[in-house]
Amino acid sequence: MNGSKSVPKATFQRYPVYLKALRRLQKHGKTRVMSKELAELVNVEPTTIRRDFSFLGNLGKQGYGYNVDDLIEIFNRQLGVDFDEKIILIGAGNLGRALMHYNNWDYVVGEIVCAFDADPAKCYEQFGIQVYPMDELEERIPAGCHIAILTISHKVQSTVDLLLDNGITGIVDFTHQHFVVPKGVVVKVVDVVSSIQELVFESNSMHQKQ
Ligand SMILES: NC(=O)c1ccc[n+]([C@@H]2O[C@H](COP(=O)([O-])OP(=O)(O)OC[C@H]3O[C@@H](n4cnc5c(N)ncnc54)[C@H](O)[C@@H]3O)[C@@H](O)[C@H]2O)c1
Repeated sequence: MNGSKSVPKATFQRYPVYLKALRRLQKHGKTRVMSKELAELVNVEPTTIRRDFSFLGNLGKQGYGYNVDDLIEIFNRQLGVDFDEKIILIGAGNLGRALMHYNNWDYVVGEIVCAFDADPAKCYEQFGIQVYPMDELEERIPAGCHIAILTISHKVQSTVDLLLDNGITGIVDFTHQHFVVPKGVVVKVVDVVSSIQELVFESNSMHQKQ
């Protein structure tokens, strides 16, 4: 098995796509899959699939297809990518509720396992996800949880500090507010407003050139 470092970026980016399809097959009771069948599901050429899978080591005899369970395990374990992330959500307001309602990433990255909110009125089961009071975070945070989605509107820095104290090392930030994190903590900002600004700017400059 080659280390995941030697896997080309384009190949690595296709792995979640394969995994999603494989999990769907597994759910439907399928145990083996040919690259041609998988190709139709993921819209990638069978030769590309075979090459992508070659980085995972010896996966069996050609012509017999791939063992679905084995492949899923390899993706999950050996690549060091955990597609079963337990994610928590902080802030069960408008945006938080939309994300909980969507919570349909189970085949790709993981899922929101629970949420927290400072407002007791928001603390009940929403879309099948339990929302706990913020002051229960320490006791309720699931074991092995490293990722938090931040959809709160107040006290962002102190909330981030609390999350870091409880094992969070990755934050998906929707807040628009500045906060600092120590080295080693990864923050991904999602900002629809700046995306629209960039879009307007780029399309304006494109039209000016024409
Ligand atoms: N990134 C984007 O594109 C984008 C788009 C819309 C809104 N936002 C931002 O997302 C955040 C949420 O927006 P919304 O419309 O859902 O607001 P909202 O007021 O509907 O929801 C915020 C929720 O967070 C809770 N909350 C606030 N501070 C908290 C804290 N410190 N700890 C725990 N819970 C806390 C509130 O009780 C509420 O339930 C805001 O900061 C907003 O500016 C970002």
